[in-house]
Amino acid sequence: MATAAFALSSLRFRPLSAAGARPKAGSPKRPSRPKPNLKSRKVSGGPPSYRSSSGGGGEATTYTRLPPKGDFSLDPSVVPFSSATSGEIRLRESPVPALNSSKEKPSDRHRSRGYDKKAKGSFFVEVIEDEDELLTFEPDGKFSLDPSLGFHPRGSGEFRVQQDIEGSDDEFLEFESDEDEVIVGYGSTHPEVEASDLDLEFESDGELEGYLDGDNEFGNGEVKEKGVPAIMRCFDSAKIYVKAGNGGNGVVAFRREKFVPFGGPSGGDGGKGGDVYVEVDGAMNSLLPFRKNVHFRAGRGGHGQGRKQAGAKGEDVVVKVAPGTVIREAFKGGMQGEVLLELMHPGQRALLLPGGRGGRGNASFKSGTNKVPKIAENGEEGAEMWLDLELKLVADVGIVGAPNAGKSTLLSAISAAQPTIANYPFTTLLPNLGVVSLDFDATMVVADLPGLLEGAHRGFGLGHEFLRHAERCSVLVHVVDGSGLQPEYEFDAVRLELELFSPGLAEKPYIVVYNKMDLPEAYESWDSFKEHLQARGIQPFCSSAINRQGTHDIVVAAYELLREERKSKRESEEWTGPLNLNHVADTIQKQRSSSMNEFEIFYDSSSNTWHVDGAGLRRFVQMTNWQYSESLRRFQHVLDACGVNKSLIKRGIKEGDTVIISERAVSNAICSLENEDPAADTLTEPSDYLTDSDSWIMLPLVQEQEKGSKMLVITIENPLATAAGLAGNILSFLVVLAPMPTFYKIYKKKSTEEFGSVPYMVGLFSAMMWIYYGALTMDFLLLSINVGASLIETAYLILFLIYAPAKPRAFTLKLVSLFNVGAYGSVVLFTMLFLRGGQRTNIAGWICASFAFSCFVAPLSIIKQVIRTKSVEYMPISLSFFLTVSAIAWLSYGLLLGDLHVALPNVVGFLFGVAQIIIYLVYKNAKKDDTKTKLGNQAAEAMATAVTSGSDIELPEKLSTPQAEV
Ligand SMILES: Nc1nc2c(ncn2[C@@H]2O[C@H](COP(=O)(O)OP(=O)(O)OP(=O)(O)O)[C@@H](O)[C@H]2O)c(=O)[nH]1
Ligand SMILES: [Mg+2]
Repeated sequence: MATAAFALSSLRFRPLSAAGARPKAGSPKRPSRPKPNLKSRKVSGGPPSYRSSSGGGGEATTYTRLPPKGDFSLDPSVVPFSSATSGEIRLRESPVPALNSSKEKPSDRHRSRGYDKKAKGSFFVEVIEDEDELLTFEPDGKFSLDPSLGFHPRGSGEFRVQQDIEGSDDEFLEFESDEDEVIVGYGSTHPEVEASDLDLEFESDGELEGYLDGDNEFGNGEVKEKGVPAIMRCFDSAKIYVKAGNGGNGVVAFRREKFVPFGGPSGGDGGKGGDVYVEVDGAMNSLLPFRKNVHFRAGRGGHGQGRKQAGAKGEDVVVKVAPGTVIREAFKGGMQGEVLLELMHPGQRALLLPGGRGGRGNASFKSGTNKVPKIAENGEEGAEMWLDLELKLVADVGIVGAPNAGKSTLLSAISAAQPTIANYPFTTLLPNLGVVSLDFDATMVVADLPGLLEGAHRGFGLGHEFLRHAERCSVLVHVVDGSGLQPEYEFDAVRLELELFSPGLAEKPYIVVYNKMDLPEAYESWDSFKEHLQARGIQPFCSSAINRQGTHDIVVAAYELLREERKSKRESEEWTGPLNLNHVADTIQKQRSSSMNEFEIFYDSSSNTWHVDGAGLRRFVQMTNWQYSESLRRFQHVLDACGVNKSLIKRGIKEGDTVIISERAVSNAICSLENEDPAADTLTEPSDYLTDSDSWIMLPLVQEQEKGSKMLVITIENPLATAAGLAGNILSFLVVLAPMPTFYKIYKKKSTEEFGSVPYMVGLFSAMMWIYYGALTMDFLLLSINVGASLIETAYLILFLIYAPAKPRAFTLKLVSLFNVGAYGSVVLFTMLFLRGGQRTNIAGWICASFAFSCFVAPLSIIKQVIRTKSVEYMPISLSFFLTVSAIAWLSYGLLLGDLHVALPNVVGFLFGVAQIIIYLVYKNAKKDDTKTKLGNQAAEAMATAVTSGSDIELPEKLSTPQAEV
């Protein structure tokens, strides 16, 4: 060792551009990395000592970034340290004597490792990592050489490491640290790269050529963690995927039992998906287990079953992490995700992702209007996430310092910990923890952190890997190697690194320990060191850790600082409220319960596509099971109810445009706006709705109602119904015109005589009601006849009002305002305000129907009259006939369209009409009753209000058939 060849990294590596200043991001125009001509051979000699003893102090191994021991070995006698020359603060050089010349003959060992004299430089270390990255020294990497270190190249101070390729018979090692990591190295089986394995050739231009990790931090200041073996990266950081379980699907089932043939819907709900928890496991001290186990998926909920059996809840998954783990959302778009959780204490448990809700089975969809629902929901999808885990040690006191300062030795002296101690830098790769007890109740956890190098804040040395651990410590113990060349400078350099990494780190309370006092050189410079620090107000401690001298004072001082720190922390923490560990799950739940009314609409004019997106809608689409035909109707209804249709129409959607509801469900919720519904009623198979790629076509958005499948243009779809409706129109219109002669008479006589106005008032009311219903159902044929009828009835009423005497006129006005204005207005208002969609149509329909019923029942008095008088003299048989025929027309129209509101009252109308005709035929030839019981107006009027589906008419007695006889 003492004769070790020239040390590579005693040359201060830093970008040329930053020469003379602190290393800064340079302008690393890195040439393309040449592929080193490596002939990889596996050595049967077995793996080297590469251990992952987390907590117990890892062992050094061969890897590129870290300068070998020789880095720090310069013989002060040969290379007088002169920081003044360099103007830089440097980390110390170890007292181990080093050779300063490239002329140094390689030792036998060198040769046995393939040192090739002819090829003047041989240095090979490469780490092949997970990402298959080959880390080599870049041939053209230029690095400055600090002249202060005794290198005096002939040229500009640049140098080049020549790589030996062909001539190399080097012993070649390949060993695997883990499953997917291969570390390949040339040289010693000792984990450490011997300085002697390196040789440098200085060329006239003074450039050092070498293969160095091309993307490394020297060049561009960019920090990359790839130069570090995976075990070190995985020790305290991990990336994992978590997914909560999907909810189970609901099911459609009906109860069929021996004595219960139609037992109703009995499909059970799906079970809830499993949750994802994160729990702190006190027994864990690293994140290494996540190396092999990256995916965590909770179980999905069981599907619902018949007999209303709900599915089982999915199995939860618990991700166990070490105390001190910080959980963030994974990097997204180059941005570090926000911190979700900081889990410090063993036993802490957080619900991270809640499982998806189970889909409802058809039993849950049963309602008053739908007693046999054939619809069930899918289970809700569980949330998923990529997470970055980072472990920050939870130690009270962190021991920091340059490599080889004696930090591990100090920890072993003050605690029962047994970290690896050796006389080379970076012995400690993974932090070691030890518990120091001053007293029974006065204990503290002390962490021995890996050595810090200049540039550590940019990732040099072990840099980032461990500086962040120091962040968690309340107090720092800064160990300075007293045997170093310039302990003060070493001290300053480390302080500066801490500060550069994070100002908060430098503000932490710390004590300075001047170590290795047993060595004469340390002893000698103690006084100057002490004075130097005292001048700055720092009181350093001195110790000989190896002899356990002076360590007690250090412990006491550190504990004192810790106590103060804890006290102030407790005070400041009092202000912070209790932590809600489940806030991530809460946020997700909140998103889930977001209303479907909140959505955004984007229009893509190039493809005439409307995108409707909102959290609530997305969830709804995802949970809709398109297999069931009723889902379509429900979907329609929801779009209508939450205002999507309205907004789209308002934004100017056109026929033929495509609407995509919820991006995520593009494949199953594409609707295209069609003005004509291609008979949704006839589409019952899901395949009818779904075209290629499961996309939907034909969702008629303009329709509002459930019975919306009938559109204005229904005629095209159902010719028979249209024919019936047209016949009904004509017949009803004739019937409405029937009172014409009466009014002609009134007009002639300028007197209403004994006629009453009630039939016309009732007729108008009825027509208006049907207009309302026709408008709701977009039934053109209903609208046409009733608009016509109401106009004529109004005309009748106006005539009546003109010629009626004062009393009947006032009575008529009263009636009109009571019924046609008051009652009608309230029906319309009520249904508009309190009812929606299908319900509104339904109620309006039944009001119309029941009104029509009562009108049909009215002519009973005429029948009674005929039977009583055994005379058909006053029976308006032609009117009865027309009424019957038009009832038949409207009955068939209603049946053909499946509109019971229209059909049912006409059944009654038809039956009474037939009854009247039969009675007429029976009594036609009976003897005339001479008593001539005059049919009162009431009877005739009642008769006249018989309402066909669309129109009602009335006819005063004398205008009908018997007229001739009068
Ligand atoms: N003489 C003397 N040697 C010491 C003392 N403390 C540590 N050493 C030696 O210094 C060398 C480095 O000690 P470590 O404890 O491994 O140093 P470290 O700071 O942990 O080094 P890294 O982990 O590599 O950063 C070992 O050979 C120790 O025996 C001391 O008080 N006196
Ligand atoms: Mg150590």
